Amino acid sequence: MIPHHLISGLQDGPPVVLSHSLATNLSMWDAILAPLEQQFRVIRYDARGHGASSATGNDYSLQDLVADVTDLLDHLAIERAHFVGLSMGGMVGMGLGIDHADRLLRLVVCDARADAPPTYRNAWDTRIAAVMAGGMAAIAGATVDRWFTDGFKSDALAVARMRMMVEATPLEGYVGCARALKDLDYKRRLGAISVPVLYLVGDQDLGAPPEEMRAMQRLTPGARFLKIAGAGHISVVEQPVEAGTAISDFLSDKH
Ligand SMILES: O=C(O)CC1=CCC(=O)O1
Repeated sequence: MIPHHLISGLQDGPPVVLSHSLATNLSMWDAILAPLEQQFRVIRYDARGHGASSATGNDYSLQDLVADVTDLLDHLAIERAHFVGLSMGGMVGMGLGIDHADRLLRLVVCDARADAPPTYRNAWDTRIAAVMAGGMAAIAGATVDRWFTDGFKSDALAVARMRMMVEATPLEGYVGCARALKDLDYKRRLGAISVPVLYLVGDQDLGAPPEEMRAMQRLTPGARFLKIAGAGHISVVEQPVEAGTAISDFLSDKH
């Protein structure tokens, strides 16, 4: 499936694909677009069943989500691209790094874990049941509460914007992707990633705790690790300057 996508930035620059989290859409990247657009050809896409991308049923696998990216690269005739993914997008990035390294230049994994322990799988079952019964509104408040720090949550407008994004997510897309995440099992295969990787995480991330991502870095050959101060799970929204600079510096191999 070719996902809905937008292209901006330098027409002839190195391509970078941006992949958002569960229950958001490609506008999640808005705050860090400007620095990336100065150096790269930026390709943002909506994940399957999110934003303007079609939902084909409500039961996807991580391989489906990874294949959507290779289909997009094929469609755009791009052999290799940088890839930046956050949470679910970061999981897709690890899948690409493990199984399709020949399509990647550099990989940034933001705020994502690499495995699904039983508590995590149970949480997805609970959320899937809640949205099936009450729609996205049933989980929107708790989701935004879990994602952000108290500092961010004192900005009512910013919180309302994120909540609207969660509520606007098509039910099928949320359920389909949540089912895919239940099978997340990349941790034991991180050693196979052969492209340069940066793991970036908000220091107050509850969904992908910094110590978990530090462990992922140790398992990935040559990978780097960076903690963003004053950020929770959606670090690029909470601290766009720090996160955006770290990402563009890493992709342009500045350090
Ligand atoms: O919703 C959460 O708290 C954590 C999460 C897992 C995948 C994703 O994109 O967000």
